[in-house]
Amino acid sequence: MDFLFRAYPSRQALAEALAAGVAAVLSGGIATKGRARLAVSGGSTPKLFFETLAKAEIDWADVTVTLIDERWVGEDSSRSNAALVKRHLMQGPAARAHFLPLYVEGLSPDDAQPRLSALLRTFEGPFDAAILGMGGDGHTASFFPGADTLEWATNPQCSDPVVPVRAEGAEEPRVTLSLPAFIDARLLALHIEGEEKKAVFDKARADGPTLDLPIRSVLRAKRETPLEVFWAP
Ligand SMILES: O=C1O[C@H](COP(=O)(O)O)[C@@H](O)[C@H](O)[C@H]1O
Repeated sequence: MDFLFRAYPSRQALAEALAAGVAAVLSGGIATKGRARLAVSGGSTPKLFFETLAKAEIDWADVTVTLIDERWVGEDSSRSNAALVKRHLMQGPAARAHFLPLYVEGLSPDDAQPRLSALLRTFEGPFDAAILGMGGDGHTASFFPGADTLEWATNPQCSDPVVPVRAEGAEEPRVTLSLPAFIDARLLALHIEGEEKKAVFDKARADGPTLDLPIRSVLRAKRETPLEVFWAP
């Protein structure tokens, strides 16, 4: 896949550019279809981007937000990606957006997977925007190196939008959107910060087994428009 590498002088500048791009795509989706859908990552990187996007003056009531992946913990946990989104994105104007969580209290990821996949299948068409992150081990979404379901989740033909995941590198069981569930997003962005992640990204661009650095499954997938990589030191 082609990609565009957008480098910014600061994390603030990156957050503003990424938020402006996502807001424009969501507005376009609302204007043409009457609604827009956004999938976001969790972890430590997106807070500033979320806080910037939350201020965008768009028709948030017509937007549904969901997660690229979720750690199997309740929202009272500091590890919950849903809690992060609610605290940093669904505030101010963006509080009117709908949120589709990927965690089901009382069920295991394996037991919740058919229900979550069925919910995601009710989404017609691709996401308007999907924002990926990446860990220092080359994981994106919850495509961890060595994960028990890595081949399932990264298979371009995978028909399950949601896949359960267990991996040594992940602190807890998880669920993740599969590669085909987000790869056709109108705007597909990878948001990474710091020299260490840039070095991992550069390594992932080189030859090597896809599953050793699972971000390669995204870089090697077919798309009509390039992946947009947003990076700041
Ligand atoms: O565990 C996760 O990690 C990745 C990267 O997170 P970061 O803390 O290095 O920014 C994230 O994209 C993913 O959504 C999250 O569940």
